[in-house]
Amino acid sequence: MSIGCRDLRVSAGGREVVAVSRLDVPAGETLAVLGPNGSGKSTLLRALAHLGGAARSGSVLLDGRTATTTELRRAVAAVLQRPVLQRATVLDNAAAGLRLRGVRRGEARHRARPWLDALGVAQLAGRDARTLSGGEAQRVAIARALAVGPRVLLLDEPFTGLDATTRTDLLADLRAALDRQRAAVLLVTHDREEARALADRTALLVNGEIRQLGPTAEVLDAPADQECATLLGFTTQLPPALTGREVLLVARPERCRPLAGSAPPPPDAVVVEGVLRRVVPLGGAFRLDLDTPAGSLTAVTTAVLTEGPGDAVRVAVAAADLRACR
Ligand SMILES: Nc1ncnc2c1ncn2[C@@H]1O[C@H](COP(=O)(O)OP(=O)(O)OP(=O)(O)O)[C@@H](O)[C@H]1O
Repeated sequence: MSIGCRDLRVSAGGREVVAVSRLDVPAGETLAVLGPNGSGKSTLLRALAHLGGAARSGSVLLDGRTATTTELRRAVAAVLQRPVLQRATVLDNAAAGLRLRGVRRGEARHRARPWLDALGVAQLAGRDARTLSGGEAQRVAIARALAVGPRVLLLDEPFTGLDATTRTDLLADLRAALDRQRAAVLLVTHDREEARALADRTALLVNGEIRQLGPTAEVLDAPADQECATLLGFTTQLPPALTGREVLLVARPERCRPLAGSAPPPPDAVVVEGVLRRVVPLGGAFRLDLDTPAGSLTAVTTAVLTEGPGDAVRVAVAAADLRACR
């Protein structure tokens, strides 16, 4: 089953925080919604599930038809930030979604158990759920959502607060679990690597609007505008005044090379001159902050510079590492 929306607008605190004219996630696809803090990701996800009390207009679609709240309750399972587990065993919590849908207790437990296994927490089945660590609770909440065999799965930052190893393991477990279902999945995240690992397509949400949408690898590598560039880590930004080009050029700071002395730049590189403001050691690399006539510029290099703060520095960025933005 697909989920989508048309002209979905949500207001909170007296202003519009989400305005999405059109979004469609087909069955079997995972769409990541990537955006900075406060861009409206959680609000969009809740609005798609008709959750929460915010003022909402427009329509949510299931299989292309406007869906009622009752239809959404039946089709959609959501894992929200900081999931709440009941005062019960882990197995009963994993079975809770099925119980809500009218499945008998024994049957619900029977169907939930393989999902605890798939999420790597089967050994905790008999534990009181309130004694779990954050990462364990997160896994149980995901198992609870997957156990109902949802046709639409909404995940709101399911990896927040997990240590790096747990996060990597859970990403792999979730990827494998999603591959077993044909659900339409919407994953809210502010982490590019999560999007890369899980999502077929990625939407960039800035100020409540979808600025860019496409296959994940393409979107992550080709920001459409300056805010998308910042969100995607293209934080070295060269305005036309600095390069003489007609458009804003952006690059990842680690792709910018300081040029030693009078060394010639690579043939197709764009070269920018500036005054070194500071050098920050970053464990094996250095972050260089430069002042240029068109504002500040950041580069990251592993080279040890002979120049210091106040010195003139030239930075070269190869054409292949530059992206043109609106
Ligand atoms: N009940 C509310 N009252 C007032 N403002 C609200 C309310 N709910 C959300 N907002 C505002 O709406 C905007 C979007 O919030 P939302 O939680 O959707 O952002 P987000 O992209 O999920 O952020 P984060 O990455 O920090 O979780 C924020 O500016 C937030 O302060």
